[in-house]
Amino acid sequence: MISPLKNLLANYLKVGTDSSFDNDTNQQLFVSNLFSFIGYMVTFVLAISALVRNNNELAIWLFVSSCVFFFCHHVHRFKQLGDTIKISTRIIFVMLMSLMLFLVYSGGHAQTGPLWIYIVPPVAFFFSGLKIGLINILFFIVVVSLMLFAPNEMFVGTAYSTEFKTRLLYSFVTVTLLFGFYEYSRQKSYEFIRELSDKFEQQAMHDPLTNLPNRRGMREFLDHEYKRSRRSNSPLSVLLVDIDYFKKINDEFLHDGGDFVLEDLSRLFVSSVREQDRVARWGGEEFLFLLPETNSTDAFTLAEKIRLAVEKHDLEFAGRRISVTISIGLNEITPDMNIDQAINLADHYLYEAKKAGRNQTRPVLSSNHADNYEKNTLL
Ligand SMILES: Nc1nc2c(ncn2[C@@H]2O[C@H](COP(=O)(O)OP(=O)(O)OP(=O)(O)O)[C@@H](O)[C@H]2O)c(=O)[nH]1
Repeated sequence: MISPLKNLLANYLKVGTDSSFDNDTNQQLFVSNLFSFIGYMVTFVLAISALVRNNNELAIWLFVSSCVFFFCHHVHRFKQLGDTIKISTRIIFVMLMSLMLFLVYSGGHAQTGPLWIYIVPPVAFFFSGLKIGLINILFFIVVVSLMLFAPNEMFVGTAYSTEFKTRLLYSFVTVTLLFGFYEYSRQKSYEFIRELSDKFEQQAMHDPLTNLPNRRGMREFLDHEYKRSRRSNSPLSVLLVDIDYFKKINDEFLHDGGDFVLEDLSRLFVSSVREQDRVARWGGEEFLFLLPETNSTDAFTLAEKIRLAVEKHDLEFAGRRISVTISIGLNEITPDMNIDQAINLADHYLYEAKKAGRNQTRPVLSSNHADNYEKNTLL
């Protein structure tokens, strides 16, 4: 019995949320709905109670507030209105402040109305954050003080004792400071967790040795560029680059020497391509280049430039020169293949380059010799 009711309430509070929105937006929608839901329920009950006691003025205020809070809950259904979170939170806050000022003015039921003003600090901080929330609360304190202490009860419809008025303000300021401190700590913890999560996200997407995107990090670029190239009908190529006989380098110069080569070549690779191109560490000693707006002929020219640059590159580790060469498989991604097929094809060409003796690019393509051999049979 409890569970269906809980689900019903949870769904009701999710009005306006959408799986396509990010978590923060859905959370804000949920909390704004929760505030307006509690707001219209409480004010509706109090409106009935005021009506029963023949306090018609208070009943009207509470009933209007209830309707406004109800509107704020359902405004999210009308997405055409734009930023409904901003609309609802602002209306909720203005309505709440007005209702509180009316309660201070009228005294509510048996002069207990001002006791509700303690709702203002948490709501103000929650909706507007620490700085703006504090400014709003200070404004509220100034208005309430003027109302309470104006000569001859000019701005209130009831007579409060001086003790009540001063204690009300003291306690309100104390509650504001406590909530302000709580909000400050909450914000700091939130920022800390956010930074930590960004750091972990960055680490999960990058290879710690070379600082290049890893497979996971590259996946996002691949998907993005693949979709873009299909939309704009522009060429997109990949190069799969593998260091030749890397095991021998590791054996001869130990793991540190191998790592040094990986780091050094990563820098060379990144400096050899345009800004829009991406280089990722695809595996142990394997790198994937993603080249937007590049057809296979241009990709071949670039691959050869990089291959020759590596061949000529002066690498020195522990006072000894390390000779390095690379083999490259290249492939232009055409609309008839998906990303995985395209990379598999580049891998196949890389294997061919290795088989043909290493330190070369496959397939051999140039402006007057653009052959796509074997491609169709491999897909
Ligand atoms: N130093 C170092 N070595 C790595 C790293 N990742 C993979 N390796 C090594 O790279 C070597 C790759 O060896 P193989 O797959 O046999 O390839 P290869 O020796 O380059 O031979 P070919 O690719 O056929 O030219 C293995 O010894 C791995 O241990 C790394 O991060 N650092």
